Amino acid sequence: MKLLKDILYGVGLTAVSGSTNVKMNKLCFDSRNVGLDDVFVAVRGTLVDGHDYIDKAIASGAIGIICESIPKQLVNEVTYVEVENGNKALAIMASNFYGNPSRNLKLIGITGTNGKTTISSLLYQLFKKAGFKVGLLSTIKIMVDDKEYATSHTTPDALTINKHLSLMNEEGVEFCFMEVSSHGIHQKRTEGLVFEGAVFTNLTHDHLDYHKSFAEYRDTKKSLFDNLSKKAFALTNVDDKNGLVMLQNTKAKKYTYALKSYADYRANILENRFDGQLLKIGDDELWTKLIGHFNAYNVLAIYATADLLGLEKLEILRLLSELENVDGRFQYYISKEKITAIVDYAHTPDALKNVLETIGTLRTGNENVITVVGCGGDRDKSKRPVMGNIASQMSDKAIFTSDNPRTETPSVIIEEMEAGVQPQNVRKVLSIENRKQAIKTACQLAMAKDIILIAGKGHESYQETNGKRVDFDDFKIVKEVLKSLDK
Ligand SMILES: CC(=O)N[C@H]1[C@@H](OP(=O)(O)OP(=O)(O)OC[C@H]2O[C@@H](n3ccc(=O)[nH]c3=O)[C@H](O)[C@@H]2O)O[C@H](CO)[C@@H](O)[C@@H]1O[C@H](C)C(=O)N[C@@H](C)C(=O)N[C@H](CCC(=O)O)C(=O)O
Ligand SMILES: Nc1ncnc2c1ncn2[C@@H]1O[C@H](COP(=O)(O)OP(=O)(O)OP(=O)(O)O)[C@@H](O)[C@H]1O
Ligand SMILES: N[C@H](CCC[C@H](N)C(=O)O)C(=O)O
Ligand SMILES: [Mg+2]
Repeated sequence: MKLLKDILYGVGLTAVSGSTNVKMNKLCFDSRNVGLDDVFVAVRGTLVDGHDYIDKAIASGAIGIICESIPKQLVNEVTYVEVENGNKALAIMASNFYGNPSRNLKLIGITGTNGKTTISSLLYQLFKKAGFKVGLLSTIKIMVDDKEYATSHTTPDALTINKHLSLMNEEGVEFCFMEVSSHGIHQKRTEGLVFEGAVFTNLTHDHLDYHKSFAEYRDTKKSLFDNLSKKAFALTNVDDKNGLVMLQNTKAKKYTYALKSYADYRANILENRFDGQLLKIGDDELWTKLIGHFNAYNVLAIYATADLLGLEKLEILRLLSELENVDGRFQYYISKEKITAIVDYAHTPDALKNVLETIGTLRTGNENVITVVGCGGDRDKSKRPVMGNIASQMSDKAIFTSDNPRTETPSVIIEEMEAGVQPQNVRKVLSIENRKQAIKTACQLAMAKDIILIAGKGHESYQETNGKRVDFDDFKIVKEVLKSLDK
């Protein structure tokens, strides 16, 4: 059993009522999970205020309450600790509770609008192939070396992060690659973690429902770099116009990568094909199975990170050439009738544009491109017309459909996408609310050599409507439909 005072180290208390020298069981931030002798941290959320659940937590057995203002009515035998910020206190206490596990391995944070899952998952694979014990915290899954755990967030809450980092310590993991989302930073889920390095991919339109402005979104990402120690490295993409901004106030050692600008790590694309691309990195050539201009950036970021972590350059190149693409990222199937279906997690305007541009460069003749795409409910609405415009402008046919409507009305989301379509492209657009039906229609419309892009859901195995998730897998569905259409 731990004492409450043991996990308060570094928290910065503004007031205390009662003794902190009390035995505690576990740490909680949700009153619904509180049991006997637990410590409850009240967090001001986006929907409700955790302070309103203090009484409930005590009724369920809480021995300690961490809050931003101590309630007027106190309960005997309960210790109240006042802190400036509940989220920040939660993260530091979570780290203390699990023995500050990030200090016992090399933790690398990857941030940016797009490319985090690709880079972190491939670094995990590369370091595994190099013979290390490795950890991964990603949108798709959490890996504690070979053990897989499900995840609900790109960057989970502080308790989940530290719990898994501590499992990594037990397993002897040396390197952990983790995605750091802007929500994660803003809600201080990563506070108190010690990073060996941080990588910036790019910054484009997303989450402008949550962050007040693009500048706030940018500065949230930047704070990951601002908080690095001088022993850490900060690696940034200087072809992105916000790349150098990330380095402005960091104490860490600064490194850059780019395809177009002067940088510490540079690459050129020599050849681009459907089954991969040939890159020149420094003086060496590398054949990678990952295709598309954007993946050249991802591969270069992986190369630079592995180099900064001390792997030998030629070994990095050899291992990089063996890596397979990540699930749901440009994952393709070619039917007997020679129709190509590509499933890609492009759920932002920039990602959609990049994937369609890549498909454009791979076209050999006058084959048609049919895009099936939707936009998530309860997420940034301003992306919708922009994505509608990109899909209709850059495809021969675009089918607008649903992508996790959540609590919104699917037809309204689709109408918002339609609003972005330019008059000359209106005839190219079809709207079919049911995603399975939309995929079927795309397959029926496709002729030999045509390319179907199904964007937005990538690896996701569900469709979420009103809090309910039903099984749904773009890749499985399109493969089944195309097989059923084979003559
Ligand atoms: C908008 C958002 O990010 N919300 C996250 C946030 O919840 P919240 O602030 O809405 O919480 P709330 O419901 O207002 O509750 C406030 C507090 O009261 C507590 N409470 C609430 C009810 C109760 O009965 N008792 C109680 O104690 C809650 O546990 C919480 O501590 O804190 C929760 C706990 O950490 C998260 O699970 C939740 O993620 C929601 C489910 C979510 O969908 N988040 C997405 C947008 C997200 O974080 N995405 C990013 C990736 C984005 C990207 O880069 O692409 C991610 O890292 O996954
Ligand atoms: N470096 C990149 N630049 C621009 N677009 C990219 C890049 N890498 C991947 N993409 C596109 O973005 C999509 C999502 O990629 P990935 O899952 O790696 O991003 P992410 O940053 O993890 O996203 P999320 O915020 O959902 O966690 C891909 O399917 C691809 O279309
Ligand atoms: N991490 C992103 C994923 C979006 C994926 C898309 N399929 C959706 O549901 O909107 C988010 O939470 O905004
Ligand atoms: Mg991700």
